[in-house]
Amino acid sequence: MEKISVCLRIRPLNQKEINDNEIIAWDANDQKIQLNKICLKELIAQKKVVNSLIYEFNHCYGQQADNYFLFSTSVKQVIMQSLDGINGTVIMYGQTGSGKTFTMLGKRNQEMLQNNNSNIQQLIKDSFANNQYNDVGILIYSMMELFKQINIDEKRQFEIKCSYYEIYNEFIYDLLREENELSEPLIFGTDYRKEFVIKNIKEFNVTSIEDVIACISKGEKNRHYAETILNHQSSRSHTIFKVLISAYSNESEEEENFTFSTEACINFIDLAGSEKITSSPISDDITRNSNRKDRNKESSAINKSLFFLTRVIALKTQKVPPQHIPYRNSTLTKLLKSSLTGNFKTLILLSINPGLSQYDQTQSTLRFGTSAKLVESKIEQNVNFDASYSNNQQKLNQLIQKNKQNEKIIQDQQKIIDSLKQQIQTQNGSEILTNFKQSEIQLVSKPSVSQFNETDVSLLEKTQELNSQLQQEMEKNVLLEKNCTELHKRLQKSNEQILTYFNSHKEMEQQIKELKLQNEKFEKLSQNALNRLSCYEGQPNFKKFSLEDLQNLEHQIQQCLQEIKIEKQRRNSFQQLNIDAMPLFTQPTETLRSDRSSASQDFRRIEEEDSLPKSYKKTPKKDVKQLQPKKQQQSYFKATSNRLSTLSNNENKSPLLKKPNLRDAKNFAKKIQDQKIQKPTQVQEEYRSKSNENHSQQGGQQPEQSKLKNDIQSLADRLYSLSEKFQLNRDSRVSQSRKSTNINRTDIIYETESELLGDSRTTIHKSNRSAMK
Ligand SMILES: Nc1ncnc2c1ncn2[C@@H]1O[C@H](COP(=O)(O)OP(=O)(O)OP(=O)(O)O)[C@@H](O)[C@H]1O
Repeated sequence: MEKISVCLRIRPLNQKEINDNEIIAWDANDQKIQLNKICLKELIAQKKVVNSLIYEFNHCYGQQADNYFLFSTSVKQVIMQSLDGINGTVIMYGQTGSGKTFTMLGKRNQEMLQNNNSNIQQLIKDSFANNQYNDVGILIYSMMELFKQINIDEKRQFEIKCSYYEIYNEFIYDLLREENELSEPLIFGTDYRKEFVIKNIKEFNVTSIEDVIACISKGEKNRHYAETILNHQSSRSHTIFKVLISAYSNESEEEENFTFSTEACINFIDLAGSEKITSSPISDDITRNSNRKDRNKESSAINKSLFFLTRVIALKTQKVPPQHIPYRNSTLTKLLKSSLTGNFKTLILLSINPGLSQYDQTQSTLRFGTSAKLVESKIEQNVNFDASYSNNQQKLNQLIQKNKQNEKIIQDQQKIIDSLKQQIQTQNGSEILTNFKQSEIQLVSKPSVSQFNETDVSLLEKTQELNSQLQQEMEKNVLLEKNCTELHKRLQKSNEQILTYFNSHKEMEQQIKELKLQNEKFEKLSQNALNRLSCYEGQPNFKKFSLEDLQNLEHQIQQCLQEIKIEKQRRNSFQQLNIDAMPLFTQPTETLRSDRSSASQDFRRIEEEDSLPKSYKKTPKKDVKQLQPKKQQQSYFKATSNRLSTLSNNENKSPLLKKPNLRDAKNFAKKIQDQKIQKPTQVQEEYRSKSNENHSQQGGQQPEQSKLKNDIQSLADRLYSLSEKFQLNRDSRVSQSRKSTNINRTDIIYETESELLGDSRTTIHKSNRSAMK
């Protein structure tokens, strides 16, 4: 959407006004117009204004500005766009005598129009040469510029038509008609866009500025004539000079380009004076010389049209829907509808009388302009689709026809190629070459053109022409075949690529499948773990592992492992001792005898050092039965059981089930050892005395030696079985205690420990046993 441009022009005071001591009230500068200080004071005193009045427009032209400057800075852009199919309207608005016609047609318009086209160009040239840029008006400058542009545009052809008409007392009169038709007003119709159009209006083709001047001249003459016959005052009508510009793209330039045509119209509208007729001094003059009744009628018609124009503009600025805007209420608004509703680049030029006495009229013009500058219009290019469509259709048909012909030629050539291929298959290449050469020789040796009659000549020429065409087509075919093979290769390549992609896609699918399965497995595992965790969470003694707990556990396990290591070393060393001690029992009696005391001392020392395994007891079988009754052994087991049960009972207090550790076992063993220490000494002494007795009685060395050996052996066996029983008993107690408690994390730890310790323990037992044996 684009806003309407509103510019203002303030004319200088004329001689009459100067003589009447008229005061200049307004200062115009760039985009502003305001009351000057002297007049402001005056008007404040008259209570017409309170504050300084400033109005802003697109451009404000002062008294020094001339028509050409006004044209080049504001009007030109509206006109130039019409060449590209954009409509334009230039409206002169202002009170009578403010300079509307002066701006539109120029100072010398009368002179120019009466000149009968004889020397228009010269007149314009002179004006330029003498810097008299007011001599010609903006309408003339616009048309001159249009022709200038058209003449330099080589790509398009233009058609320009002009029409000139006026609205007087709400009737439209065609000013380009013959004098006898002038009294017949024109009527409105609507076009396909439902826009108002004037029916049967005369349009004249113009190709130069002279033609334009001729049109305006004719129109002005008719106006004066009508003034007489219709008794109407020319300045009391609105005049519209309409220019229709059609542009067609130059077809001969590029055959491939479709034709493109645009249509645009420019309306140059010079409105009747906007003042109230009774208040105007000029109108007083008019009324004095004319029929008052007619003048009142004129006045009311002007007032009506200008009132509705102002109303339409006001409603448009208030964004009232188009259907509620009263365009139909006056002829002027009907005509200006398209200029105001859209698709028209509209420029309103306000012409202002500078005199203070005309303050009210000027103020009214300025208000109109302020309101009008808010109106927006949608500007679009008018493309003549019909013309371009028909042209395009025609071209399309031609192309289709051409294409059909080409297809036929290709088919014919294809047939020739097929036949040639067949020939190649039936004959060999050299024969064809020979045939071809022969036909060539025949062609060369054919009678000259002069020997033929005219028909023959033309036939020969035609044949040659066809041959060359055929050659060209064959070349084209070869090229096409080449292209086809290339395309085929590319197709194959892309097929291969697709296959590779397909395979990799399959592989990826397989991988995804496997990953999915793995994922499912992990999900199941994690679900199980979660279920187990929830089970444990339900337990009353469940305690979540903290880092500290885990560190403690690790520490304890490490300790246990260390103890196992020590135990293992101890047992190994003890085993070594046993091995070392074995020869003592196998040596001859003399050595035994001599070494007995030292051996028993060694044995005792070992016992004292607590290096003797629990399973080992060096007591003669016979004497153990007498001196160490079963009862005594049972008491040891009982003590062990008690100890274990105490440990089991302590489980709830301790974070870990206290399995008898090495220290406990050590203490416990020491306790047993303490009790045992006296017994073997006693047994040994008794045994010694007894053996001495036997020895003295039997007097032989051999039976005493074997007896001793047997006794030691049986004693060792017995001791080992006892220690095994002790071990079994302890394990059963432990398992019982374990069963009696809930499975909790202590069990898990205990299991780990027992696994570690149990294995090594079994190994130690086994090695001990084998060593003993
Ligand atoms: N810019 C100007 N410089 C000098 N003289 C001017 C200028 N504008 C207008 N005039 C003079 O003022 C007088 C009135 O001008 P013009 O006829 O153009 O007024 P108008 O607004 O067209 O009046 P009407 O509505 O009656 O047609 C003319 O004599 C004209 O020469």
